Amino acid sequence: MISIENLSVRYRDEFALEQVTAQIQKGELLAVVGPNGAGKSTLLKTIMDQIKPHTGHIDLAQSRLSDIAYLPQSSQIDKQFPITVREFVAGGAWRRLSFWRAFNRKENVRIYSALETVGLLGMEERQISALSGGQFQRMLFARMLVQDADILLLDEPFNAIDAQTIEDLMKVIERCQQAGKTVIAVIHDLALVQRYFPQVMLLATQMIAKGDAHQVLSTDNLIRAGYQHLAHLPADSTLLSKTA
Ligand SMILES: Nc1ncnc2c1ncn2[C@@H]1O[C@H](COP(=O)(O)OP(=O)(O)OP(=O)(O)O)[C@@H](O)[C@H]1O
Repeated sequence: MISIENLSVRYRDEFALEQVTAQIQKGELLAVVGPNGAGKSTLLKTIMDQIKPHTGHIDLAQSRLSDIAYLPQSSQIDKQFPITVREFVAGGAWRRLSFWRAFNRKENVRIYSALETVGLLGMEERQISALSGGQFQRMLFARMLVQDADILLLDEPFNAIDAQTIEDLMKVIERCQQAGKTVIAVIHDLALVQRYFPQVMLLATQMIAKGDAHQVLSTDNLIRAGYQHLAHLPADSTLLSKTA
């Protein structure tokens, strides 16, 4: 379980998160949603201990930081770096390796199996700069699979990605959850959240709501979170698909 207690995070004098409290159960498939600047990425970075809280804390229970895999926004990765798909995906194994324990057969099997799962088998010797947006995202997922962590943090994994890739990668996420992993994903597209995510955390610097998707994503909650364009709609969450 991840226990977030009264968490506040600030950059200089501006709060990005304010007094957020939430419990995330082991094995949860959770979408983190909220308008621009709501503190979603900050929450993931704080869970990963990249950012220190101003007040409050996050308790990972039995898990350690090494049990967390983080899939950053793809815009944060240098796509021109001269490295092949196989080399990039192999990077997911680094925690298990050392100078003395180099790659063995088992790690190679893991890499090729991950490439197969995301549909990139046959592309392993390609430079990452030659991949399409969808292929690049598949490669990020393959590296995350190789890491084989218990907690997966995904920051906008489906931004500017085609529908087929989203569907394929959602299957990968669902399989991870069925294997007992905890999945926490920042997602902008509320229709996508409604379709795939049973649990939702709605943030607007403060916690607006967390729980079952259909309850959290009520028009009322969304307006409270600052989705102003919903203000003229009746309180009917089926209208959500129009917000994407
Ligand atoms: N490194 C930083 N220095 C200063 N302010 C920051 C920094 N990172 C984020 N912020 C600010 O903190 C607030 C929350 O940012 P964050 O990136 O966590 O929001 P978000 O919900 O992920 O936004 P988006 O949906 O636009 O990606 C924003 O006002 C942002 O401008």
